[in-house]
Amino acid sequence: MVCWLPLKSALREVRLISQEIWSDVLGYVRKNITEVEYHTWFAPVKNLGVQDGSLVLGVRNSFAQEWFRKNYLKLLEDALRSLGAQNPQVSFQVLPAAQDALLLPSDPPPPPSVPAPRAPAPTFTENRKVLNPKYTFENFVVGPNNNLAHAAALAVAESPGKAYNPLFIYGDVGLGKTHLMHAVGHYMLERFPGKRVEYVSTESFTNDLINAIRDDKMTQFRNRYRSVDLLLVDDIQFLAGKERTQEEFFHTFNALYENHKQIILSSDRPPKDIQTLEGRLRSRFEWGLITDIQSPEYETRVAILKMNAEHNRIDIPQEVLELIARQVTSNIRELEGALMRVVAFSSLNNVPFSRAVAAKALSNVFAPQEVKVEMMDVLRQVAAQFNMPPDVIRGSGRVREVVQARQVAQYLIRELTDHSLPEIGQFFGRDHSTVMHAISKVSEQMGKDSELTAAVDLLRRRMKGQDDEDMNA
Ligand SMILES: Nc1ncnc2c1ncn2[C@@H]1O[C@H](COP(=O)(O)OP(=O)(O)OP(=O)(O)O)[C@@H](O)[C@H]1O
Repeated sequence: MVCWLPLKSALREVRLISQEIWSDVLGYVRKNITEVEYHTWFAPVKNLGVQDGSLVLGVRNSFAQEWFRKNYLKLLEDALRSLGAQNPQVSFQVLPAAQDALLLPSDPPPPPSVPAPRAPAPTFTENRKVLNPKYTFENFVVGPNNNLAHAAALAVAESPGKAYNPLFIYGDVGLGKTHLMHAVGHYMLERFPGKRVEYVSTESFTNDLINAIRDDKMTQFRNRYRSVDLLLVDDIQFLAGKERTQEEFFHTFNALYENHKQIILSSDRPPKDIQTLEGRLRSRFEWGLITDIQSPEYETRVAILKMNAEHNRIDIPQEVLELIARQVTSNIRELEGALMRVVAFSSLNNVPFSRAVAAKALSNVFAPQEVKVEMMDVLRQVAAQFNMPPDVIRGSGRVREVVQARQVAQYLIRELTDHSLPEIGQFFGRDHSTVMHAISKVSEQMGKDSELTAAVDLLRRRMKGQDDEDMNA
């Protein structure tokens, strides 16, 4: 995954937009222009992040800058709108020459009517996938849904070829099977850098085999797969119905197994449910340990979100993570996508994180949820609006601006939550008569001070998630 790196700066916040969001923007653009246009103009563009609610794109020169402004601004805004930005803004910056050079595509795009020359078919070495650096044991949150699979993976990592061979991990999509397999690979390579680890999807294994047969390179193919210390094969259910691949995999399996080399397989179902799998392979898959991963329960989902946010240095309140975890229940990949969506939404609309903002960001994708406003939500929003830390508002400071922010917070909490005056007082370390005074003070000032009235209205709408027009105020 991803890079949202909020760079510290009190007022002018810069966030690098995640690669996934940028890919979504490009996907939208690509559907709406010709391939030639896309390669000419968009392939070299660099996503520089979000600044003050505006997506900043790096372009090659001032001509390109002008061209983008004239021809593609609206398209980019539409793309951002389709991702949830309420009032999308895009700006263009000319990149310094060195950066520009890195971005230029090496070849001009072919004209549309002339088919591009056929690239040579990839060999099996090119097909090989490397381990994802994020997929380590440290980055894996253990919960009741995956603790057996995790323990088995750890045991295998510590005693490869001895503990359980093969280790067969199954479960629905996006639940961490690949992550665990890679974690074993990382662990092994850290301890024994000389060992050979091969991660391959069943599809790549099949393609490698086809290419090897076609190019008469079966010896290399066999050497490659039979000389590894750890073989990780993803989505083994795709062996179903592929007789030649099953045959070859059977021999690969035997060669490794006999040499006490570790094999880990992942699948969306247990071996017994993989149709048209040869009996001899099925029984081999059952020789070791079969373990499953289930959907994570609420606490594990929150923990995964928290870890993700920390990993990407996103400072996001716990209650927002909790709201996301309640919305997305079954798939961790979707859970991570939802977090990125919320980050994108708040960044593009230049509004601080809150549960209302998160609910809005997710409302297009997931069933909308009633958001109950909490005291902490109000405090945070008021703090952002008045540009001071929440603790200062709750503290004992008597500076005029601080007192006003404190009174506004108490006023809005009283209006938007069910908390009693004593409860609100307690939250601020004061008694209920102070809260009563704050409420009447704000009501009175609102009649006279239009700026304050506008600020309170804006905050109220944000809290209720009715802030469409004001998100960018
Ligand atoms: N327990 C976990 N802790 C932290 N992150 C996790 C956990 N489980 C899964 N993830 C993350 O969820 C995403 C999806 O995981 P992964 O690709 O391993 O799923 P999968 O089960 O292999 O899915 P598929 O069947 O689609 O290949 C990854 O980004 C992974 O890091």
